[in-house]
Amino acid sequence: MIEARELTKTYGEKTAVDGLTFTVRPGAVTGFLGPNGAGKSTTMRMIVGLDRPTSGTVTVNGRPYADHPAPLREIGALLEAKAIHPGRSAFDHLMALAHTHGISRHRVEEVIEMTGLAQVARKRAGAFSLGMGQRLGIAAALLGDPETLMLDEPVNGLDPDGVLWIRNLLTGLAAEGRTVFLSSHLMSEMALVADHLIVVGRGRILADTTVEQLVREAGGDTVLVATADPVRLRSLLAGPGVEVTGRPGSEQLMVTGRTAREIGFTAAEHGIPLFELTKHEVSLEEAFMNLTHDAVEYVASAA
Ligand SMILES: Nc1ncnc2c1ncn2[C@@H]1O[C@H](COP(=O)(O)OP(=O)(O)OP(=O)(O)O)[C@@H](O)[C@H]1O
Repeated sequence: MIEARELTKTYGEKTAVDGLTFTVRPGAVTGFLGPNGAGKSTTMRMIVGLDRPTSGTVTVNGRPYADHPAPLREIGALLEAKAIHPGRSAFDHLMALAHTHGISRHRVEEVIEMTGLAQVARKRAGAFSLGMGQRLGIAAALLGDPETLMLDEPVNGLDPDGVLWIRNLLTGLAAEGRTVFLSSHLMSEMALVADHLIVVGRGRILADTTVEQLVREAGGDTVLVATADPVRLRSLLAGPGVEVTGRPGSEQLMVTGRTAREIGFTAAEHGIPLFELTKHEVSLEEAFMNLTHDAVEYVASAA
């Protein structure tokens, strides 16, 4: 569990993180989304004590990171690509980390197996591909068998196999009851793995919600109807929670609060011909762009 309360970080004039309050709960994958420069990495660094908050607090499993006697057993983090001695093997790197935390060789072998590194564990880490390097970073994060796992942009630069592997690993860890928190600026990737989303822009929370809710709020449950009798269909569909819009004289109606199926049945029951009945899909990327539009730091201007 990660709990941030009014978490704030300023660098001189720049407010990178601006009063964030959120809770990342166990048993789920929580996505941390936002455009470039939104403050995701800064927030993650404060969670693991690499940066000190200007004000506010953040705790991991109930205590500030630095107050845990064995932090690696509480939270495993993959932040920017780890500095690994290029001449050292993956096995030696993990063993060195394990030694400093009283973790057994058996656990090192276990995480090597879990992350699919068994074939290359004795090779020089300097010769690792980006994907192998990511796997090694994740192996290090898992070493202490932590209850909470935090990954900054874990799928960056990975091939489809690697992306699928991370997705399955993370959903599996959440299903075991662990807290999984991961950042990305890719909404579509996040939608496949995250149960819950925290969206930030310019250091502030823009949404703390589920994927379904985000899409619904962006207009994802609208149905477009074209009919020979819009006036009658409109009055038949009316009811609590239903909104029907359409220009006067137009055959087209936009309906929220009724499914395409319900609209089709209602029209058929009353003998009203329909020319079109389409669920209006709002892509997650679109929902994300709508939400973060005003919070994008650097907007490309037309040349
Ligand atoms: N050490 C620093 N000194 C000054 N400004 C910083 C520092 N670290 C971050 N910032 C600024 O704080 C803001 C938030 O940066 P941060 O890296 O946390 O964003 P992010 O959401 O992780 O972005 P990205 O998706 O690009 O990684 C940015 O405007 C950045 O330039």
